[in-house]
Amino acid sequence: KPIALQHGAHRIGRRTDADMEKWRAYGLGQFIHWGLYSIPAGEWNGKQYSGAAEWLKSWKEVSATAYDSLMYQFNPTKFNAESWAETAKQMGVKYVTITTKHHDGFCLWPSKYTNFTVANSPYKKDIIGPLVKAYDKRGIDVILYFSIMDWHNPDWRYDIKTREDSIAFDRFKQFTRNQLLELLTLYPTAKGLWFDGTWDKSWVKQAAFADSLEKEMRAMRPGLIIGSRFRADEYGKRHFDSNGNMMGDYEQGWERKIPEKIADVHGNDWDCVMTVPENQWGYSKVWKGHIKTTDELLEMLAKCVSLDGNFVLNFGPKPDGTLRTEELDLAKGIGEWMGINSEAIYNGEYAGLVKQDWGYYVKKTGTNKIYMLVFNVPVSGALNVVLPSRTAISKVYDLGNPGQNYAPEEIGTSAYFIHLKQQTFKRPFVIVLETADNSKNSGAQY
Ligand SMILES: C[C@@H]1N[C@@H](c2cn(-c3ccccc3)nn2)[C@H](O)[C@@H]1O
Repeated sequence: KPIALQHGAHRIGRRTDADMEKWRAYGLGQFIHWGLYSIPAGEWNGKQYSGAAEWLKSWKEVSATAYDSLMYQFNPTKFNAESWAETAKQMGVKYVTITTKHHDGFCLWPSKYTNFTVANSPYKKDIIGPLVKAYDKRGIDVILYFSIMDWHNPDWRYDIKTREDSIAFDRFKQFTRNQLLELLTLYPTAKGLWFDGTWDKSWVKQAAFADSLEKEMRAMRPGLIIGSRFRADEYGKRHFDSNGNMMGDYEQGWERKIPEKIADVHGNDWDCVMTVPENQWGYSKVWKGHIKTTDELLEMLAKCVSLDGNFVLNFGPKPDGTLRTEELDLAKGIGEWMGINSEAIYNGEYAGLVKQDWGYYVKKTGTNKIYMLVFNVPVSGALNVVLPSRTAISKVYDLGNPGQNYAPEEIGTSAYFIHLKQQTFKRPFVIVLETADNSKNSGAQY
Protein backbone atom coordinates (compact mmCIF):
# COMPACT_ATOMS: atom_id res chain seq x y z
CA LYS A 1 0.00 0.00 0.00
CA PRO A 2 1.70 3.27 -1.05
CA ILE A 3 2.58 5.73 1.74
CA ALA A 4 1.79 9.44 1.53
CA LEU A 5 4.87 11.31 0.26
CA GLN A 6 5.29 15.07 -0.15
CA HIS A 7 8.74 14.88 -1.72
CA GLY A 8 8.82 11.60 -3.59
CA ALA A 9 8.44 11.04 -7.33
CA HIS A 10 6.02 13.52 -8.89
CA ARG A 11 5.45 11.44 -12.01
CA ILE A 12 4.93 7.73 -12.47
CA GLY A 13 6.19 6.26 -15.73
CA ARG A 14 8.19 7.80 -18.54
CA ARG A 15 7.96 11.43 -19.61
CA THR A 16 6.24 11.60 -23.01
CA ASP A 17 7.10 15.18 -24.03
CA ALA A 18 9.21 16.03 -27.10
CA ASP A 19 12.32 17.01 -25.08
CA MET A 20 12.41 13.65 -23.34
CA GLU A 21 11.61 11.73 -26.53
CA LYS A 22 14.65 13.42 -28.08
CA TRP A 23 16.78 12.46 -25.05
CA ARG A 24 15.51 8.85 -25.27
CA ALA A 25 16.59 8.70 -28.92
CA TYR A 26 20.19 9.89 -28.39
CA GLY A 27 21.78 6.43 -27.94
CA LEU A 28 25.36 7.71 -27.70
CA GLY A 29 26.71 10.54 -25.55
CA GLN A 30 30.03 12.00 -24.42
CA PHE A 31 30.99 12.89 -20.83
CA ILE A 32 33.70 15.50 -20.23
CA HIS A 33 35.50 15.73 -16.88
CA TRP A 34 37.79 18.75 -16.84
CA GLY A 35 39.04 21.01 -14.04
CA LEU A 36 41.91 21.71 -11.66
CA TYR A 37 42.30 17.96 -11.00
CA SER A 38 43.45 17.61 -14.63
CA ILE A 39 46.66 19.49 -13.74
CA PRO A 40 48.13 17.08 -11.11
CA ALA A 41 46.44 14.19 -13.01
CA GLY A 42 46.45 11.83 -10.04
CA GLU A 43 50.02 12.60 -8.90
CA TRP A 44 51.12 14.66 -5.90
CA ASN A 45 54.67 15.20 -4.58
CA GLY A 46 55.84 12.54 -7.02
CA LYS A 47 53.43 9.94 -5.63
CA GLN A 48 50.55 8.31 -7.47
CA TYR A 49 47.12 8.67 -5.84
CA SER A 50 45.41 5.26 -5.90
CA GLY A 51 41.91 6.70 -6.42
CA ALA A 52 40.24 8.53 -9.27
CA ALA A 53 42.23 11.59 -10.40
CA GLU A 54 39.30 13.97 -9.92
CA TRP A 55 39.17 12.87 -6.23
CA LEU A 56 42.81 13.86 -5.58
CA LYS A 57 41.79 16.65 -3.20
CA SER A 58 40.30 14.03 -0.87
CA TRP A 59 43.71 12.37 -0.46
CA LYS A 60 45.19 12.95 3.02
CA GLU A 61 48.55 13.80 1.35
CA VAL A 62 46.98 16.84 -0.28
CA SER A 63 46.29 20.01 1.71
CA ALA A 64 43.20 21.91 0.63
CA THR A 65 45.11 25.19 0.29
CA ALA A 66 47.82 23.58 -1.83
CA TYR A 67 45.17 21.96 -4.03
CA ASP A 68 43.17 25.19 -4.34
CA SER A 69 46.29 27.08 -5.47
CA LEU A 70 46.07 24.97 -8.64
CA MET A 71 43.65 27.69 -9.76
CA TYR A 72 46.71 29.90 -10.40
CA GLN A 73 48.05 27.24 -12.78
CA PHE A 74 44.87 26.76 -14.79
CA ASN A 75 45.82 28.06 -18.22
CA PRO A 76 44.75 25.67 -21.03
CA THR A 77 46.45 27.56 -23.84
CA LYS A 78 45.52 24.88 -26.39
CA PHE A 79 41.84 24.70 -25.41
CA ASN A 80 39.63 24.90 -28.47
CA ALA A 81 35.94 24.18 -27.94
CA GLU A 82 35.39 23.77 -31.67
CA SER A 83 37.93 20.96 -31.91
CA TRP A 84 36.41 19.04 -28.96
CA ALA A 85 32.95 19.45 -30.52
CA GLU A 86 34.24 18.35 -33.93
CA THR A 87 35.78 15.21 -32.40
CA ALA A 88 32.43 14.48 -30.75
CA LYS A 89 30.58 15.10 -34.02
CA GLN A 90 32.85 12.68 -35.90
CA MET A 91 32.32 10.12 -33.13
CA GLY A 92 28.54 10.36 -33.67
CA VAL A 93 27.48 11.48 -30.19
CA LYS A 94 24.09 13.18 -29.92
CA TYR A 95 24.69 14.78 -26.51
CA VAL A 96 27.48 15.83 -24.19
CA THR A 97 27.56 16.11 -20.38
CA ILE A 98 30.17 18.63 -19.21
CA THR A 99 31.45 19.24 -15.66
CA THR A 100 30.66 22.82 -14.67
CA LYS A 101 31.78 22.20 -11.06
CA HIS A 102 33.09 18.91 -9.69
CA HIS A 103 33.42 17.97 -5.99
CA ASP A 104 36.51 20.22 -5.61
CA GLY A 105 34.30 23.28 -6.09
CA PHE A 106 36.23 24.88 -8.96
CA CYS A 107 33.86 26.47 -11.47
CA LEU A 108 34.53 26.33 -15.21
CA TRP A 109 32.22 29.31 -15.64
CA PRO A 110 32.71 32.83 -14.12
CA SER A 111 30.19 32.36 -11.29
CA LYS A 112 29.49 35.52 -9.33
CA TYR A 113 28.87 33.49 -6.15
CA THR A 114 32.45 32.40 -5.56
CA ASN A 115 35.99 33.49 -6.45
CA PHE A 116 37.01 29.87 -7.09
CA THR A 117 36.41 30.06 -10.82
CA VAL A 118 38.15 30.33 -14.18
CA ALA A 119 37.75 34.12 -13.94
CA ASN A 120 40.48 34.19 -11.27
CA SER A 121 42.80 31.81 -13.12
CA PRO A 122 45.47 32.88 -15.65
CA TYR A 123 43.07 31.67 -18.34
CA LYS A 124 40.40 34.14 -17.17
CA LYS A 125 37.79 33.21 -19.77
CA ASP A 126 34.55 31.21 -19.49
CA ILE A 127 34.97 27.57 -20.61
CA ILE A 128 31.33 26.47 -20.49
CA GLY A 129 29.95 29.14 -22.84
CA PRO A 130 32.25 28.34 -25.78
CA LEU A 131 31.65 24.60 -25.29
CA VAL A 132 27.86 25.00 -25.27
CA LYS A 133 28.09 27.13 -28.42
CA ALA A 134 30.44 24.75 -30.26
CA TYR A 135 28.36 21.66 -29.46
CA ASP A 136 25.00 23.36 -30.12
CA LYS A 137 26.33 24.50 -33.51
CA ARG A 138 26.84 20.85 -34.45
CA GLY A 139 23.42 19.74 -33.23
CA ILE A 140 24.86 18.03 -30.17
CA ASP A 141 22.71 18.77 -27.11
CA VAL A 142 24.42 19.87 -23.88
CA ILE A 143 23.72 18.61 -20.37
CA LEU A 144 25.50 20.39 -17.50
CA TYR A 145 27.10 18.21 -14.79
CA PHE A 146 26.93 19.84 -11.34
CA SER A 147 28.26 18.46 -8.05
CA ILE A 148 26.19 19.45 -5.01
CA MET A 149 29.05 18.39 -2.72
CA ASP A 150 31.60 21.23 -2.81
CA TRP A 151 34.83 20.68 -0.89
CA HIS A 152 35.91 24.32 -1.37
CA ASN A 153 32.91 26.01 0.19
CA PRO A 154 33.41 26.37 3.98
CA ASP A 155 29.65 26.02 4.50
CA TRP A 156 29.60 22.49 3.02
CA ARG A 157 28.80 19.83 5.62
CA TYR A 158 28.73 16.02 5.36
CA ASP A 159 26.00 15.92 7.99
CA ILE A 160 23.99 18.40 10.06
CA LYS A 161 24.77 17.73 13.72
CA THR A 162 24.72 21.15 15.42
CA ARG A 163 22.92 24.47 15.11
CA GLU A 164 26.10 25.88 13.57
CA ASP A 165 26.00 23.12 10.96
CA SER A 166 22.42 24.00 10.19
CA ILE A 167 23.14 27.73 9.86
CA ALA A 168 26.17 27.07 7.66
CA PHE A 169 24.33 24.55 5.50
CA ASP A 170 21.44 26.95 5.00
CA ARG A 171 23.98 29.38 3.52
CA PHE A 172 25.30 26.50 1.40
CA LYS A 173 21.81 25.69 0.10
CA GLN A 174 21.32 29.32 -1.00
CA PHE A 175 24.75 29.28 -2.67
CA THR A 176 23.79 26.07 -4.50
CA ARG A 177 20.45 27.49 -5.61
CA ASN A 178 22.16 30.70 -6.78
CA GLN A 179 24.71 28.77 -8.85
CA LEU A 180 22.10 26.53 -10.46
CA LEU A 181 19.82 29.42 -11.42
CA GLU A 182 22.93 31.24 -12.69
CA LEU A 183 23.85 28.27 -14.91
CA LEU A 184 20.31 28.04 -16.32
CA THR A 185 20.34 31.79 -16.99
CA LEU A 186 23.80 31.94 -18.58
CA TYR A 187 23.34 28.79 -20.72
CA PRO A 188 19.62 28.72 -21.69
CA THR A 189 20.13 26.08 -24.41
CA ALA A 190 21.33 23.48 -21.89
CA LYS A 191 18.86 20.58 -22.12
CA GLY A 192 19.43 19.21 -18.65
CA LEU A 193 21.43 18.91 -15.45
CA TRP A 194 23.42 15.82 -14.40
CA PHE A 195 23.73 15.96 -10.61
CA ASP A 196 26.42 14.23 -8.58
CA GLY A 197 27.73 14.44 -5.01
CA THR A 198 24.25 14.03 -3.46
CA TRP A 199 24.78 10.97 -1.25
CA ASP A 200 25.91 12.61 2.02
CA LYS A 201 23.43 12.93 4.91
CA SER A 202 23.52 16.74 4.83
CA TRP A 203 21.92 16.85 1.39
CA VAL A 204 19.79 13.72 1.84
CA LYS A 205 18.07 15.54 4.74
CA GLN A 206 17.03 18.40 2.39
CA ALA A 207 14.07 16.67 0.73
CA ALA A 208 11.78 19.73 0.94
CA PHE A 209 14.43 22.23 -0.18
CA ALA A 210 15.65 20.07 -3.06
CA ASP A 211 12.09 19.33 -4.18
CA SER A 212 11.21 23.02 -4.30
CA LEU A 213 14.50 23.83 -6.06
CA GLU A 214 13.79 21.14 -8.67
CA LYS A 215 10.31 22.60 -9.20
CA GLU A 216 11.81 26.11 -9.51
CA MET A 217 14.36 24.97 -12.10
CA ARG A 218 11.72 23.13 -14.12
CA ALA A 219 9.47 26.20 -14.04
CA MET A 220 12.37 28.33 -15.23
CA ARG A 221 13.29 25.93 -18.02
CA PRO A 222 10.28 23.88 -19.19
CA GLY A 223 11.44 20.55 -20.61
CA LEU A 224 14.58 20.54 -18.44
CA ILE A 225 15.86 17.00 -17.92
CA ILE A 226 16.98 16.04 -14.39
CA GLY A 227 18.01 12.53 -13.34
CA SER A 228 17.22 10.38 -10.33
CA ARG A 229 20.38 11.36 -8.41
CA PHE A 230 19.41 14.97 -7.57
CA ARG A 231 17.21 14.62 -4.54
CA ALA A 232 16.01 12.19 -1.83
CA ASP A 233 12.45 11.85 -0.53
CA GLU A 234 11.50 12.81 3.04
CA TYR A 235 12.56 9.35 4.26
CA GLY A 236 16.02 9.72 2.71
CA LYS A 237 15.29 7.36 -0.16
CA ARG A 238 17.37 8.14 -3.29
CA HIS A 239 16.83 7.26 -6.98
CA PHE A 240 13.61 5.41 -6.06
CA ASP A 241 11.29 6.90 -3.46
CA SER A 242 9.73 5.11 -0.46
CA ASN A 243 7.00 3.78 -2.77
CA GLY A 244 9.57 2.45 -5.25
CA ASN A 245 8.86 5.12 -7.83
CA MET A 246 11.80 6.65 -9.69
CA MET A 247 12.74 10.21 -8.80
CA GLY A 248 13.47 12.54 -11.70
CA ASP A 249 13.25 11.86 -15.43
CA TYR A 250 15.75 9.00 -15.93
CA GLU A 251 17.70 6.59 -13.75
CA GLN A 252 21.26 7.69 -13.00
CA GLY A 253 22.36 4.57 -11.16
CA TRP A 254 24.39 3.01 -13.97
CA GLU A 255 27.79 4.51 -13.32
CA ARG A 256 30.52 2.26 -14.77
CA LYS A 257 28.04 -0.60 -14.98
CA ILE A 258 25.43 -1.85 -17.43
CA PRO A 259 22.12 -3.62 -16.70
CA GLU A 260 22.05 -7.31 -17.63
CA LYS A 261 18.39 -7.66 -18.64
CA ILE A 262 15.35 -5.50 -19.33
CA ALA A 263 13.82 -6.26 -15.91
CA ASP A 264 16.76 -4.40 -14.33
CA VAL A 265 15.61 -1.05 -15.77
CA HIS A 266 11.99 -1.18 -14.53
CA GLY A 267 10.60 0.43 -17.72
CA ASN A 268 12.46 3.68 -17.00
CA ASP A 269 14.72 5.81 -19.12
CA TRP A 270 18.36 5.59 -18.00
CA ASP A 271 21.92 6.43 -18.99
CA CYS A 272 25.13 4.51 -18.37
CA VAL A 273 28.20 6.70 -17.85
CA MET A 274 31.46 4.86 -18.56
CA THR A 275 35.20 5.43 -18.13
CA VAL A 276 37.82 4.22 -20.59
CA PRO A 277 40.11 2.87 -17.82
CA GLU A 278 38.65 1.08 -14.80
CA ASN A 279 37.85 4.21 -12.77
CA GLN A 280 39.35 7.52 -13.93
CA TRP A 281 37.10 10.43 -14.97
CA GLY A 282 39.51 13.38 -14.83
CA TYR A 283 42.77 13.28 -16.80
CA SER A 284 45.16 10.85 -15.12
CA LYS A 285 48.79 10.57 -16.21
CA VAL A 286 48.88 6.85 -15.50
CA TRP A 287 46.03 4.62 -16.64
CA LYS A 288 46.34 1.48 -14.51
CA GLY A 289 44.55 -1.79 -15.28
CA HIS A 290 42.43 -2.59 -18.30
CA ILE A 291 41.87 0.09 -20.95
CA LYS A 292 38.67 -0.58 -22.90
CA THR A 293 39.00 -1.10 -26.65
CA THR A 294 36.79 0.26 -29.43
CA ASP A 295 35.07 -3.14 -29.83
CA GLU A 296 34.39 -3.39 -26.08
CA LEU A 297 32.91 0.11 -26.02
CA LEU A 298 30.79 -0.61 -29.11
CA GLU A 299 29.42 -3.70 -27.37
CA MET A 300 28.59 -1.63 -24.27
CA LEU A 301 26.85 0.91 -26.51
CA ALA A 302 24.86 -1.83 -28.25
CA LYS A 303 23.89 -3.44 -24.94
CA CYS A 304 22.70 -0.12 -23.47
CA VAL A 305 20.59 0.82 -26.48
CA SER A 306 19.16 -2.71 -26.68
CA LEU A 307 17.93 -2.24 -23.08
CA ASP A 308 16.35 1.24 -23.61
CA GLY A 309 19.33 3.27 -22.32
CA ASN A 310 21.91 5.78 -23.52
CA PHE A 311 25.65 5.07 -23.38
CA VAL A 312 27.81 8.04 -22.34
CA LEU A 313 31.59 7.65 -22.80
CA ASN A 314 33.89 9.78 -20.67
CA PHE A 315 36.75 11.97 -21.89
CA GLY A 316 39.26 13.54 -19.47
CA PRO A 317 40.99 16.38 -21.37
CA LYS A 318 44.59 17.32 -20.54
CA PRO A 319 45.45 20.52 -18.61
CA ASP A 320 46.60 22.19 -21.82
CA GLY A 321 43.13 21.71 -23.31
CA THR A 322 43.94 18.92 -25.75
CA LEU A 323 42.46 15.42 -25.75
CA ARG A 324 44.75 12.47 -25.09
CA THR A 325 45.69 10.19 -27.99
CA GLU A 326 43.96 7.10 -26.58
CA GLU A 327 40.65 8.98 -26.41
CA LEU A 328 41.06 10.48 -29.87
CA ASP A 329 41.74 6.99 -31.25
CA LEU A 330 38.60 5.59 -29.56
CA ALA A 331 36.51 8.50 -30.84
CA LYS A 332 37.78 7.73 -34.34
CA GLY A 333 37.12 3.99 -34.10
CA ILE A 334 33.63 4.48 -32.69
CA GLY A 335 32.95 7.20 -35.27
CA GLU A 336 33.93 4.90 -38.16
CA TRP A 337 31.56 2.21 -36.87
CA MET A 338 28.78 4.76 -36.30
CA GLY A 339 29.36 6.10 -39.81
CA ILE A 340 28.15 2.73 -41.11
CA ASN A 341 25.77 1.58 -38.37
CA SER A 342 24.33 4.60 -36.53
CA GLU A 343 20.87 3.77 -37.94
CA ALA A 344 20.86 0.86 -35.46
CA ILE A 345 21.69 3.16 -32.53
CA TYR A 346 19.78 6.43 -32.97
CA ASN A 347 16.04 6.17 -32.07
CA GLY A 348 16.72 2.63 -30.87
CA GLU A 349 14.74 0.84 -28.22
CA TYR A 350 14.25 -2.58 -26.61
CA ALA A 351 12.95 -4.98 -29.28
CA GLY A 352 11.25 -7.41 -26.87
CA LEU A 353 12.83 -10.47 -28.51
CA VAL A 354 14.51 -13.45 -26.86
CA LYS A 355 18.18 -12.52 -26.35
CA GLN A 356 20.56 -14.59 -28.50
CA ASP A 357 24.29 -15.29 -28.00
CA TRP A 358 25.35 -13.55 -31.20
CA GLY A 359 24.55 -10.07 -29.81
CA TYR A 360 21.80 -7.51 -29.32
CA TYR A 361 18.48 -6.60 -30.91
CA VAL A 362 17.49 -2.95 -31.30
CA LYS A 363 14.09 -1.87 -32.57
CA LYS A 364 13.76 1.43 -34.45
CA THR A 365 11.17 3.42 -32.50
CA GLY A 366 7.83 3.54 -34.27
CA THR A 367 8.79 1.15 -37.09
CA ASN A 368 8.81 -2.59 -37.83
CA LYS A 369 12.59 -2.51 -38.30
CA ILE A 370 14.71 -4.65 -36.01
CA TYR A 371 18.50 -4.47 -36.03
CA MET A 372 20.71 -7.40 -35.12
CA LEU A 373 23.97 -6.01 -33.69
CA VAL A 374 26.34 -8.97 -34.07
CA PHE A 375 29.36 -9.26 -31.77
CA ASN A 376 29.77 -13.05 -31.46
CA VAL A 377 29.71 -15.05 -34.70
CA PRO A 378 28.90 -18.75 -34.03
CA VAL A 379 31.16 -21.41 -35.56
CA SER A 380 28.08 -22.62 -37.46
CA GLY A 381 27.72 -19.21 -39.08
CA ALA A 382 24.00 -19.53 -38.38
CA LEU A 383 22.40 -16.74 -36.36
CA ASN A 384 19.33 -17.93 -34.47
CA VAL A 385 16.31 -15.59 -34.56
CA VAL A 386 13.08 -16.27 -32.67
CA LEU A 387 10.29 -13.76 -33.26
CA PRO A 388 6.97 -13.38 -31.46
CA SER A 389 4.46 -15.77 -32.99
CA ARG A 390 2.69 -14.51 -36.08
CA THR A 391 5.59 -12.16 -36.88
CA ALA A 392 7.11 -12.84 -40.27
CA ILE A 393 10.32 -11.52 -41.77
CA SER A 394 9.75 -9.57 -44.97
CA LYS A 395 13.36 -8.56 -45.70
CA VAL A 396 16.83 -9.23 -44.30
CA TYR A 397 19.95 -7.36 -45.32
CA ASP A 398 23.39 -6.32 -44.13
CA LEU A 399 23.29 -2.67 -43.01
CA GLY A 400 26.92 -2.18 -44.00
CA ASN A 401 26.33 -3.85 -47.36
CA PRO A 402 22.66 -3.33 -48.35
CA GLY A 403 23.09 -5.37 -51.54
CA GLN A 404 23.83 -8.36 -49.32
CA ASN A 405 20.45 -9.96 -48.76
CA TYR A 406 19.88 -13.05 -46.65
CA ALA A 407 17.19 -15.70 -47.10
CA PRO A 408 16.42 -16.84 -43.53
CA GLU A 409 15.87 -20.57 -43.13
CA GLU A 410 12.67 -21.25 -41.18
CA ILE A 411 13.46 -23.78 -38.50
CA GLY A 412 10.26 -23.60 -36.45
CA THR A 413 7.27 -21.37 -35.67
CA SER A 414 8.62 -17.82 -36.20
CA ALA A 415 12.08 -19.27 -35.68
CA TYR A 416 14.85 -18.83 -38.23
CA PHE A 417 18.52 -19.35 -39.00
CA ILE A 418 20.26 -16.52 -40.82
CA HIS A 419 23.25 -18.14 -42.55
CA LEU A 420 26.20 -15.75 -42.74
CA LYS A 421 28.14 -15.65 -46.01
CA GLN A 422 31.57 -15.29 -44.39
CA GLN A 423 33.27 -16.50 -41.24
CA THR A 424 35.53 -13.64 -40.18
CA PHE A 425 34.57 -10.02 -39.53
CA LYS A 426 36.88 -7.12 -38.62
CA ARG A 427 34.27 -5.22 -36.62
CA PRO A 428 30.83 -5.86 -35.15
CA PHE A 429 28.20 -5.65 -37.88
CA VAL A 430 24.45 -5.13 -38.20
CA ILE A 431 21.79 -7.15 -40.00
CA VAL A 432 18.42 -5.48 -40.57
CA LEU A 433 15.21 -7.47 -40.16
CA GLU A 434 12.10 -5.93 -41.63
CA THR A 435 9.27 -7.74 -39.96
CA ALA A 436 5.61 -7.97 -40.81
CA ASP A 437 2.72 -8.98 -38.66
CA ASN A 438 1.44 -11.90 -40.73
CA SER A 439 -1.54 -12.57 -38.51
CA LYS A 440 -3.40 -10.79 -41.31
CA ASN A 441 -1.49 -12.93 -43.83
CA SER A 442 0.37 -9.96 -45.23
CA GLY A 443 1.83 -12.35 -47.83
CA ALA A 444 5.41 -12.08 -46.50
CA GLN A 445 7.76 -14.38 -48.48
CA TYR A 446 9.54 -15.98 -45.53
C1 LIG B 1 30.37 10.60 -12.67
C2 LIG B 1 31.35 10.19 -11.60
N1 LIG B 1 30.79 10.30 -10.25
C3 LIG B 1 31.90 10.63 -9.34
C4 LIG B 1 32.01 9.63 -8.25
C5 LIG B 1 31.23 9.45 -7.17
N2 LIG B 1 31.79 8.45 -6.46
C6 LIG B 1 31.39 7.90 -5.26
C7 LIG B 1 32.32 7.22 -4.50
C8 LIG B 1 31.95 6.69 -3.29
C9 LIG B 1 30.63 6.81 -2.84
C10 LIG B 1 29.72 7.50 -3.63
C11 LIG B 1 30.11 8.04 -4.83
N3 LIG B 1 32.85 8.03 -7.08
N4 LIG B 1 32.99 8.74 -8.17
C12 LIG B 1 33.15 10.61 -10.20
O1 LIG B 1 34.14 11.49 -9.69
C13 LIG B 1 32.59 11.05 -11.55
O2 LIG B 1 32.29 12.45 -11.54
